[in-house]
Amino acid sequence: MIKDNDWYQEQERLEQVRNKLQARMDELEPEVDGLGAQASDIRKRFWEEVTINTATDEDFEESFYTIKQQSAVLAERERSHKRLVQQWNNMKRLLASPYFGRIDFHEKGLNLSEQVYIGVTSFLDEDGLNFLIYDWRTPIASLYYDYSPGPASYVTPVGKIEGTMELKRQFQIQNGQIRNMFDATETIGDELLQQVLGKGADSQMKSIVATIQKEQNAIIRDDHHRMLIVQGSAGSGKTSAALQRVAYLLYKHRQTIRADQIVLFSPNPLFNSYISTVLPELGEENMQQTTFQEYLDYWLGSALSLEDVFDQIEYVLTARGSAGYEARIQGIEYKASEVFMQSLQNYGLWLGQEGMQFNSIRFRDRELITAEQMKTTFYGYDRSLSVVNRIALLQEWLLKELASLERAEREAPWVEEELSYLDNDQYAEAFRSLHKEKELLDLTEHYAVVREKITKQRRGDEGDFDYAVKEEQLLRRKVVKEHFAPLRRSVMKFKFVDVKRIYAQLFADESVYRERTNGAVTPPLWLEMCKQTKEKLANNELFHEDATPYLYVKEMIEGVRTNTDIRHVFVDEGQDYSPLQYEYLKKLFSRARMTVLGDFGQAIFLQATSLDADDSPLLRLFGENETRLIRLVRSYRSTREIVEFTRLMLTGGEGILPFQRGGHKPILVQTEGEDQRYSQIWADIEGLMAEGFDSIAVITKSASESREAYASLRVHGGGKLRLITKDTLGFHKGVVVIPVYLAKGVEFDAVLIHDASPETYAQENERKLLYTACTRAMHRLHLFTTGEWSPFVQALPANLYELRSY
Ligand SMILES: Nc1ncnc2c1ncn2[C@@H]1O[C@H](COP(=O)(O)OP(=O)(O)OP(=O)(O)O)[C@@H](O)[C@H]1O
Repeated sequence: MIKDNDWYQEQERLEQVRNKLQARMDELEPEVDGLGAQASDIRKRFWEEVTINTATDEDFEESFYTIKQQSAVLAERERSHKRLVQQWNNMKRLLASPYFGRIDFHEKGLNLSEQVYIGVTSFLDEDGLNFLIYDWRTPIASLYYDYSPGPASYVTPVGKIEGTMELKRQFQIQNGQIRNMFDATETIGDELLQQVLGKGADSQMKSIVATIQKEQNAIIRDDHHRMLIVQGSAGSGKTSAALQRVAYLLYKHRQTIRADQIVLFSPNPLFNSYISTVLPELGEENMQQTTFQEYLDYWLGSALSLEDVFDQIEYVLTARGSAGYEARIQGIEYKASEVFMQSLQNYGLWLGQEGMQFNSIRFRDRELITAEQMKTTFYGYDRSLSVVNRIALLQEWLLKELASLERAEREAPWVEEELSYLDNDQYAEAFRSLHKEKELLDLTEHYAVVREKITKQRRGDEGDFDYAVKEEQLLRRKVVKEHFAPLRRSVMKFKFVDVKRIYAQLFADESVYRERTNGAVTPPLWLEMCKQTKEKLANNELFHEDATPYLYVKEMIEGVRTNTDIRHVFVDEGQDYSPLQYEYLKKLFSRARMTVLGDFGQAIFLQATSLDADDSPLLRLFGENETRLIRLVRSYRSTREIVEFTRLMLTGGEGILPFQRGGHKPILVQTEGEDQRYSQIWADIEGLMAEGFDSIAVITKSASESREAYASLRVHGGGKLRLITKDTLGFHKGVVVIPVYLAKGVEFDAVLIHDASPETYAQENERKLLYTACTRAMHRLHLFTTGEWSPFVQALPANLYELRSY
């Protein structure tokens, strides 16, 4: 129990700090304005201050230096201005709620204890030495997250500091007033966390700096491993930890890492918008956000039409029973497997010996360089060279060949014809550029130009003995060069490699496939699978499951693209990526560290990778010594009742621990027929809204089920309903209908499962879909059926839910 006197003292200190903040802001304001004005003034008058004089080399040099100097002054002013604005903004953010924690730490060997107040950014007293507020990312602040009162230590760049924590206090401060204050005894944050978690869902994620848990702090501050893997149950704070980790890295390495050197791969564009405010809330710029799909589209999308991951999962979920379904499913699984990845690598070796496919270079309906010539040249190079190196040599050879073919082409009859088609303007242009070219080369020509100017008479080229001949030669050169330019460009872009055929020929009958891949095993429906793949390719289309392997093969031949600027890669929902995709990311971001966060319990795509199984390819990606695995088992999102209900849907889910926040048991609603279902869903939605819940989701298995539910619910009164599709870019509060795979990573106050019957969730891969859908709920969970319950629901003990029938 906190004493009145403590309240009084804390409020008093709070006021002092706020006054100092305000005073500093007032002090800074004119400086901020002044520097801003100066910078914009310099920008406006930039060209007034410099005179460009090119009369002599010296003049030119001088002008050049003036410009350089002037822009250096401008850049410095702009930098100072930016720094000040940031300081000012930081203080403004602190003003309403300067800190959220306090620890009193008695360092061993010293005879006094320090009061450490922790907030979203540091604030120093005027002397510049005394921290009135410590940034939550400072080494000393880690005490707050890692310890309860008692012996404690923290690590600084100069070593470990030991001592005793004498007090740990948490605050809720709003508009400059302490609303709540707790002294923690054991685990930190329970009371504060209770309050935070009890609130409603938001359309945007919030930062969790005030209540980071110890195991999350380990993720945030890990700075030693090349690969950090986090396997955490639904709602255990993986995404939150990832975002605070970004903020931590930006703070700790502020001299060396910029926000745009960090990239986060997220499950879908909706999720991007959901998390986009967390870092700005913490005073940091957002990292880059993308999806793997965007990468694929960027590198392959111009040549082929790619199926996206959502269309793929929609097919998996809705096309069962249709022709070719089983083969396609086997294909999806196989193409995401490590066996296939290995077979691609072996295929690369085979290609080094035989089987390369090239596109001949054609020009005006002629084959200038045939595919056969390329093949012979390619396999004529030293075979100990890698495929990539030999392709580079071939590219060089092709460019040389093109240059000599281009020379020969100048005499071709079509060139002559083309010359006669040149209109006057083109001729005049050619004439001008011809003279320009000559001017540079030819002193006499230079003289002629000057004379032409002085006498104001166009010079007579007639007097020039071979000028007409030269002119024609130059024009021919120009015309042919223009026609050859696209050929050169396409060679530079490796268009001479027929990647499509190279990829397609892998899908031959089993014995051929084995021969080309050093004996890789094939799935039972291999031939059907090959047929499907090749049919797609013939239409210049790619199944989603082929996109990464295709890109992999392409880069195996043309060389790997790398992005060395990126220093940290974050992969959220990491269970949904295949080993090949990880291999690809590792190569692409060759200098980056990786943080992968995911939950195998939510692996709803077929190309899933376990994050923490002993044989997980992820654990091997960077090797044991460079890898750390952290498991999170406590679920913070949902009430205890919801976690107890959902965890038993998973095999082995008993290990998931609920945070002690009580609520209602999930409700199972069984209705007579469809009409009854929709009126009941709508009645429940209205009831929930009346209780004050304003973020409610009706979750379906697929997009087609979403469309159906949306249409029916609108008939039953749901005018304010929104249908979320893969093209929806942002979230708003309200009632939405959404397929589960788009609800990944996000949360709602209340979730209504549209159809929890065995028709929808019965297969093993549907177990995780139902689990993922139900775990989106923070406070309330209702499930509906018009008949039986899904076996995953039936298997749950009856005391975990409430049953209603209509
Ligand atoms: N330490 C914490 N303090 C306050 N809230 C927390 C904390 N950890 C997690 N939460 C809250 O729990 C919810 C779930 O967190 P988050 O989305 O990060 O979990 P997740 O593991 O990524 O979930 P999922 O895998 O289900 O998408 C969020 O509302 C988040 O704010």
